[in-house]
Amino acid sequence: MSAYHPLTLDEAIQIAQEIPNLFDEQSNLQVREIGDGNLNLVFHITDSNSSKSIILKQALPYAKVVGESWPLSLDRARIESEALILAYQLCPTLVPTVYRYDSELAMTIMEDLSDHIIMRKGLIEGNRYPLFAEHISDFLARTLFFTSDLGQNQQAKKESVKQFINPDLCKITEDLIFADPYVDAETNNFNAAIRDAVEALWADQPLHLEVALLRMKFLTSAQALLHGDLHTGSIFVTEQSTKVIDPEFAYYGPMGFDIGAVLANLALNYIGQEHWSRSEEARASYREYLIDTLRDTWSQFDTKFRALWNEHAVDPLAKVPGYQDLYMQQLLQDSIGFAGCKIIRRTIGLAHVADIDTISDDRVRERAERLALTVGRALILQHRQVTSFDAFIDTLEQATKGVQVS
Ligand SMILES: Nc1ncnc2c1ncn2[C@@H]1O[C@H](COP(=O)(O)OP(=O)(O)O)[C@@H](O)[C@H]1O
Ligand SMILES: CSC[C@H]1O[C@H](OP(=O)(O)O)[C@H](O)[C@@H]1O
Repeated sequence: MSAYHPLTLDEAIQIAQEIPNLFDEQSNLQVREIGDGNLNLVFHITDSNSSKSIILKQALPYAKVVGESWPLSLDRARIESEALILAYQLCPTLVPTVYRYDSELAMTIMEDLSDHIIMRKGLIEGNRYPLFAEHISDFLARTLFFTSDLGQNQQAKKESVKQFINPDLCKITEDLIFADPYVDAETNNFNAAIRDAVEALWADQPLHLEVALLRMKFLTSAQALLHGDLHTGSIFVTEQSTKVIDPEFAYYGPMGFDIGAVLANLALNYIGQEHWSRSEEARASYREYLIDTLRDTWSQFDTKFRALWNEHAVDPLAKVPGYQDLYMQQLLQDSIGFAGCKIIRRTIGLAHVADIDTISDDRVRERAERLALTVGRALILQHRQVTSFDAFIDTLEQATKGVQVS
């Protein structure tokens, strides 16, 4: 097919048909555009004569959620496909298989995961995923360890840093997470009923100092190859399986940014449970499940990352006594700080989360939004003093009970 242009439905079918050894000659292909994210086109192509199906994801040269006034590099499609392929080498069961990448059309063809559900939707429906903490801690520990200077040759790593330079997508994060929510920016988008709380954040100098330090880390720390946008809308789940998708924000950054994204999005669902249509008992039980998942995610990550370090570290100073403990403590503090930033951006910034936005009762939604700001602020303010993951859980639980947390 010719030079880059957004594909039509018919063209998507034609491309699928031409992939060798996938659909046979008798196939009867059907296509739907199912993209519900902020940036790309996603075509779901199925053969009604067999059970075969694929996903074709194509980058647009601008941010879909805003329009052509926000141009974006098509190179992000290469970054996404290469990050998926690398993650597949490290954790083959935890990402979709990539069948093909086409640089001209900025398009990746991959395994269809429609037998899974996007985790954010699953959590909003009140489902439980008993293996999620085990799976996501595997994903985090293996991708972060083996792409860091601890787990790969330091000169090879520098080549890899070059491969994943991702300025446009990093700028989205730098602006939407680490700058705009703290000033009266045009991109902000918040409920008018919480303006007083938002204005208090705009004036909160001690908070701005902590955000500046976290932003500096995001800008300068090439610690490991990150997914870069690891929220529950980028994770497919079933009770038995977890698959991470959509690493187009991948770049070499601070590990805590990915861990913090997972923690923040579980916490946002916890906060969204302010609205609950079933019994109080059922709500308490679901929140307990989320707390267990949060605890297990951190503690299993900590255990697995240390085990990889003990067995596979290539850094000549990795075995220096005390280094690992200090490294893990710094990682915990970063994860908690970044989680706080992510909770605030999903409340004040351009892109929200359905866990809170879909609460239909205005007063309950306002309460949840205020709670999110309280939790996010408290996590950011305390992150450099944290010595145990209990601080994260205590902040979330106490703030929900209405106890002062900062
Ligand atoms: N491999 C896949 N299998 C099935 N559905 C997918 C797959 N990848 C994406 N999707 C669907 O497309 C939606 C948007 O995909 P995503 O990669 O998050 O796009 P964006 O980068 O625009 O956010 C997902 O929420 C999901 O519904
Ligand atoms: C202008 S992009 C806003 C927001 O959207 C991205 O998420 P997704 O690709 O999953 O839709 C990312 O979180 C960006 O910060």
